Amino acid sequence: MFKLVQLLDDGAVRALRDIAAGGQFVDGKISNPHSKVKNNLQLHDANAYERSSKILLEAMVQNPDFMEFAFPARIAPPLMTRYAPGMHYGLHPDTAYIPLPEGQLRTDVSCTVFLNDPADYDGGALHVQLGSADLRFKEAPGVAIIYPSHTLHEVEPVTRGERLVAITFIQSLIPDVQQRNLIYELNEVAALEGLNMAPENYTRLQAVQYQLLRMWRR
Ligand SMILES: O=C(O)CCC(=O)C(=O)O
Ligand SMILES: [Fe+2]
Repeated sequence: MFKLVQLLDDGAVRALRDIAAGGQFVDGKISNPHSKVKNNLQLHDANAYERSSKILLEAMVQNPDFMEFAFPARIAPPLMTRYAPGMHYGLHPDTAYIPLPEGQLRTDVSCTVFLNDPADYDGGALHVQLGSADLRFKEAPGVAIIYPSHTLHEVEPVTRGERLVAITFIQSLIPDVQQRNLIYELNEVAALEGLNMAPENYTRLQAVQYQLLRMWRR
């Protein structure tokens, strides 16, 4: 359901912070004009957006943890956002489809990549509701949290310093979260234990893995 991934090395984090420092940020309502809950800033600078989203996208497609957990069919270009003191993003589910030049992307999986040090700001955790449980993520620079887009989540108000993250949305080859997680778990166990199993049992396990993919992969 939820996965933390070490996505970026220090060099990539530095490069993204430099791009953010030199880029123009505008009111995040530019992409959600009717939102009553969004109160942040987002990068609005074509060149900076292109350079930063390329660094982030490359890191995502080269990261086995990310790929094996999210099964991306498409990844929206990641966007850097910033929260100054007083800013927050109130409780919401992510919209089901977002427009992209190549056509609409269905949001199955959402992702936040933390870019600055959690010690540099107070507040600003990503809070995700899971039934009556509450999960809070405020991670080290370069770490990404991947979570289902339908969950209700918010960015808690920043009360000191600045929160700098990149966000993106993923259309998954396995849209259903339960099916996606079952295949992920099965693949993990097969990868970790397959060579310890009797070969004929591993063959049977592979048959199940392949058939579930045929049934559930879109
Ligand atoms: O900044 C975050 O961690 C999440 C932002 C968010 O929920 C969104 O952009 O939809
Ligand atoms: Fe969101």
